Amino acid sequence: MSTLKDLLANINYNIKGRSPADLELAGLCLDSRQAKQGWLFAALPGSQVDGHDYIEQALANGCSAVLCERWPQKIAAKVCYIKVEKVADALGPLAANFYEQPSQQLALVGVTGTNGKTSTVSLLYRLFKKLGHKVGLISTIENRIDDEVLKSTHTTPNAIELQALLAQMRDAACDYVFMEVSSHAAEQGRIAGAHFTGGVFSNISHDHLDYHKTFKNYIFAKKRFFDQLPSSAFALVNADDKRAEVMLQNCSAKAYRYAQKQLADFRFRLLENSLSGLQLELDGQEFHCSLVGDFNAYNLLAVYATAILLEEPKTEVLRILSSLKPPAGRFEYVRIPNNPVQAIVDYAHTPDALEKVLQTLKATTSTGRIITVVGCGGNRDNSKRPIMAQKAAAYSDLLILSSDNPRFEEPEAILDEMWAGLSKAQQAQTYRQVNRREAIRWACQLAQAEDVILVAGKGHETYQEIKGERLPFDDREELRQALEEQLAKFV
Ligand SMILES: CC(=O)N[C@H]1[C@@H](OP(=O)(O)OP(=O)(O)OC[C@H]2O[C@@H](n3ccc(=O)[nH]c3=O)[C@H](O)[C@@H]2O)O[C@H](CO)[C@@H](O)[C@@H]1O[C@H](C)C(=O)N[C@@H](C)C(=O)N[C@H](CCC(=O)O)C(=O)O
Repeated sequence: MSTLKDLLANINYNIKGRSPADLELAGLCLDSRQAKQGWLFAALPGSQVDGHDYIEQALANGCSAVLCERWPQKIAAKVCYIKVEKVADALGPLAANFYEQPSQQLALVGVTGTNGKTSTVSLLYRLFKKLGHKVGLISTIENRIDDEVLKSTHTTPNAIELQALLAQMRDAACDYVFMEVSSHAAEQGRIAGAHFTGGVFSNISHDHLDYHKTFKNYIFAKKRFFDQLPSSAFALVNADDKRAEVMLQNCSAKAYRYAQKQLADFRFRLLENSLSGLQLELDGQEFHCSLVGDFNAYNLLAVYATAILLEEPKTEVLRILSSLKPPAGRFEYVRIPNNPVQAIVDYAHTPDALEKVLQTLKATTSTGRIITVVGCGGNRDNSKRPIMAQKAAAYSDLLILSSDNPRFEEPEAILDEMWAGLSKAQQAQTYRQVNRREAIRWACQLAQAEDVILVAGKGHETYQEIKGERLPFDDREELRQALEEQLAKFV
C-alpha cells in the first residue's frame, strides 16, 4: 500500500504535524460527517460553506490527515496537515493516486456542452455495449458499471467519488467509460487527475449564470476540460457552434470537428426530419433512425465520430446506431391506446434546448397545435426564466407556465419572472398553474385530436423538489393518467 507521501507525488504542498512518509490512508472524504478512522479529510471551500470549518469534526471522527488551503489554529501532532494552493486542484490527482490511476487503465471519454451531454453519453454507452465492449457510464440520469445500475446524484461526481467509480469500472474490466463533464465539475476541479482518451464539445448557450456569473466564465469553465486533455487524446468539437474554436485554442489534444453547416472531419446532411425519425446522410452514408430533431442529428454525429476515432468499424457503428432509441426523458413519447393526442416529455431546461425541441415540433407538426407545459427550477439561474417563457410562447399555440423543481423558492414568484418575459399579447394567451399535475391535466383537457403536447424541463426525473423534499412525481406517469382521463372526449 502507498504512503500519503507517495500519493502526494506531483502535488506542491507544505506539511505540518505528522509526517506523511509513514502514513497509510484508509480512505478519503470531502464531508466531515462521513469521515472515518485513518481517512484524509479534504477541506474544500464552497461558495456558501467552507470545509475548513469542519476540520475539527473530521478529526473527531478519526481522520489522520487533512488537505487544506490554510493552517488551522490548532495543529495536532498525530495528524498530518497538507497545505496546498487550491484543494480543488490537488484533490483529483491525490484521489487518482489513491485509487491507482483507474483512468489510465481504460479509455475515458468526456462530453461537455450545455445541451446534448446526457443523450450523447447514453448513446455511446449503448453503442459500445452492442459493439461487444464492457462499458461504464457516468451521467445525470444514472451511472452504470457495465450492466450494474447505480444512482447518480450529480451530472459529474466529486473528485473522490469519480476516482472511486472509475476504479470500480476498471476492476469490472470495463474498456470504455463515457462521462458527462459539467461546467461546475470542470470549474471545481472534480475531473482534475482524470486521464482522458477523448473530449467532446456539443454546444454552449445560456445556462448556469447564477454560478458562473458571466457567459465568458461559463465558456472558460468548459474550456478547462479541453485544456486538461493530454496530447494523446482527441478533442472533438461541434464546429457549427461559434465557441468551438475557443475550446481548441492551446489544447494539446488532436483536434477534430463535426458539423452540418461547415467543412469538417465528420458531417451530416439532413434529408428528412419527422416525428417518426431522422433520415440523414451521415459521413457519406444514407442513414435512418427513430431519434427526432436536428439536435439529435448532431448528437448522433458526435457519437459516430467518437466511435470512428476509437477505431470501431464504420458499417457496424451505423447499423447499431440506426436501431437505438432516445434515452429516457429525451423527446420521449407518451401515448395511450385510442387517444390520438401525441405527448412528448423532454428534459429541455435551458432556453436553447427548449427552442430546439419546439422548433422540431413546429417543423414536424403539420395540422395540430403545440401545447407546452414548462417551468423553471428554483434556486438556480433566474436570468433564464423570462427567456424560456419567451421561447415557449414564440413556438406554442397554447402555453401553460407551471412549476419545475421550485426548491426553496415561492413557485408563484418563479412564474412572475417567467411571465415578465412575455409580451402583453402573449400573456393574454398564457395560463399559469403552479401545480404541475394540474397543469398537465389542463394541457390534456385542452388538446384536440391532432395536437401535440410538450411537457418540458424535468424529463427522466421521478420527483419534484419542493422545500427540501423530493416528492414522487413523473411527467410521463402524470401524462398517461391525464390522457386516460381525457379519453372520453374521443370515444
Ligand atoms: C450550489 C453549488 O454550486 N454548490 C457548490 C458549493 O457548495 P456550498 O458552498 O454550499 O458548500 P458545500 O458543498 O455544502 O460545503 C463545502 C464543503 O464543506 C463540506 N462540509 C459541509 C458541511 C458539513 O457538515 N461538513 C462538511 O465537511 C462539504 O462536504 C463540502 O466539501 O461549493 C461546493 C464546493 O465547490 C460544491 O461542491 C457545491 O456543488 C454542489 C455539490 C452542487 O450540487 N452543485 C450543482 C449545482 C452541480 O454541480 N451541478 C452540476 C450539473 C449542472 C447541470 O448541468 O445542470 C453537476 O455536475 O451535477
